[in-house]
Amino acid sequence: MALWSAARRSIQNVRALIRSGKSSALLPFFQSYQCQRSPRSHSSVLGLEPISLAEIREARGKDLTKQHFSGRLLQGKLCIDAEVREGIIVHVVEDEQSFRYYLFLCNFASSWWTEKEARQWFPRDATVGIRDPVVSFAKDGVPCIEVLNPASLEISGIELEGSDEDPWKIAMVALENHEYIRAAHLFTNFVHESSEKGDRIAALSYRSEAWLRAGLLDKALEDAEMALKLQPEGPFSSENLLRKARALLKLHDYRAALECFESSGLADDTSREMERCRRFLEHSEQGLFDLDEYYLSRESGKSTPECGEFVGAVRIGMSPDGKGRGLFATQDVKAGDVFFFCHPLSAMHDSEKLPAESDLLAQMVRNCMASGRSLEQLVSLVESDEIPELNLFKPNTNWQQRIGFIDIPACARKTSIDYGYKFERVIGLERRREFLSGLWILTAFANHSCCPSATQKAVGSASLVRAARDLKAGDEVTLAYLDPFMPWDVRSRQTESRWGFECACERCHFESKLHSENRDLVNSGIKMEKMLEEPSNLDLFEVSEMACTVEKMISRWKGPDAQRHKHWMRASYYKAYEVYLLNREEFEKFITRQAPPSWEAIMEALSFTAPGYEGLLTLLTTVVVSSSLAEILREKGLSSEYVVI
Ligand SMILES: C[S@@+](CC[C@H](N)C(=O)[O-])C[C@H]1O[C@@H](n2cnc3c(N)ncnc32)[C@H](O)[C@@H]1O
Repeated sequence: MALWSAARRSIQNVRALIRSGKSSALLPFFQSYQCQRSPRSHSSVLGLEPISLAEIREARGKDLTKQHFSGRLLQGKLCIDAEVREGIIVHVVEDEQSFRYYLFLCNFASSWWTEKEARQWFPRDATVGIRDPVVSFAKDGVPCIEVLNPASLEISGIELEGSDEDPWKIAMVALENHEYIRAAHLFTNFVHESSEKGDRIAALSYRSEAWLRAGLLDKALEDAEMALKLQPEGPFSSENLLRKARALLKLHDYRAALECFESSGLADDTSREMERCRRFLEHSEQGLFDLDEYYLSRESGKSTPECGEFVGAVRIGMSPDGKGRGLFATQDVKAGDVFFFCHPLSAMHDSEKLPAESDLLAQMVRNCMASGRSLEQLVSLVESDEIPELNLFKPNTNWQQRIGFIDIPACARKTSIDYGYKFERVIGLERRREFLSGLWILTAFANHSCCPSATQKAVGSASLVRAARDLKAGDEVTLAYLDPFMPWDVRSRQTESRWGFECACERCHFESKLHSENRDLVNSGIKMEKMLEEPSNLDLFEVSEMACTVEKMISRWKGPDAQRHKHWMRASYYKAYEVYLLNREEFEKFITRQAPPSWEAIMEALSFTAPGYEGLLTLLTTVVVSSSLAEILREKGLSSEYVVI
């Protein structure tokens, strides 16, 4: 949410600047500027009724409040180089009647851009269409258009005026100078206007290259395909096949990408890319990814092997117990079997701290603009009543395009709280930390359980979801959203405050009932967590006494479910057991009640409750480090990283 509030504050700052009458600070933009213009029609905004600035001014009357012209299209031309002020990209647009207005681009995708990036993405001389304009007015009556959704601004071309230079040469120079968006739109003029087929093909080919370099994959693919349709063989066709292959590879259609690489006839120049493509295709078809190779490369400092996407024995369905949609096994699986691995819509690593949510949101928006499939996936997550087609997530598969125009930042914001994941890994004996957060859409369909059936692992930036237990076809695939080794009321307060739900898992059913009958237990749990949060208040003896209290209570339990209930309770009060066991020699002589069991019994309880949970592996390291096994590992020259795996 941080970026959003920052952006909002920035908008307010700009507004305050305008209201305070200091908008002259923005006035240098209004240099005299003459041009003849003929804004082109806007492909994806056809059907919207055009609106002129004169009409907007008239509609305003004396009303200074913000007005929303829904269903209307405002056209004009960007007539300055973009400036970035307090997180807002500021432009000036001139319309057909030579009226000028401010344009404030204040959305996630652009708010942290440098001026260079802003100029790259919103180049001077671009003709633009702004859908559903939201207009406010400066004190001096200058209209200010706010663009919160990057998809509501469409660039349709570049109008070059007063230049004697060859426009084709200008486009090629822009491409060479890394001004990809500008170059693409300059080539658009030739795509639309060339009467010669050869010239159109050349323009489409170079435009495809410009889109590809800008990371706009769908557009790059579309242009390469159009050029190939016009000319399947001959000049440009090899390069277009290569562009198509590169775009398809990034869009996770490995099979089609490999075919294009192979038929491009440029195998020698692209052998490494082809090799990567083959590897990903193998992952996507067989679901096999060598984790050893992944971890060993990390240890040896080699570059980490990447993985393709894979979707195996899993489907999205409706959960029967009111949790909404969830993931389900489509066949019997064994513990450790891979359900899927998927790439993030947005993810960031940091070795110091959790990455800023604002950066993640910006990345989400950009990726949705680059790939319609990513956008469809995001929307399928937001539309909580729908069960999306699994094909949308499967690599090498066709999917159905449904979405036209959508408020991408609003979708991104909506998902980031409910669906985002944060990983924190503690590595090695020196307990180095690594943070990774992001949004993995297929993973986000998995519901939470405090005794989960699956486990999620970050492999590079991919999310790898595996069965944590043997499962039957139809069983739900659940993950632990939070540390499952905490008392029930601490867990339930977290699910409530962070995601707004009351956990419906069987362990919570059992423990909530137990706690409602036993207020002392609730108070002990809360006290323990508080003490652990604030180490200066930590009374080791009091905490370890809690383990004795729990042990005494559960020792009376009998019956068929007694063992699993005991496991759950030991897992809930794990931290108390840990304090006791780490200080056993000191405490043993004072214990008057039931003494807690050994490490092995506690570890058994943890692996029964949340097998394969990432944090469990870290705990195991702690145990290993505090036991003689650490000595053995050290003698053999192995780090505890091997145990963490
Ligand atoms: C990451 S989403 C999971 C997919 C979600 N069920 C859907 O239909 O989009 C998290 C949301 O699912 C629901 N949920 C997940 N686990 C749950 C649980 N154990 N008990 C109750 N609701 C749960 C909550 O509404 C939560 O905010």
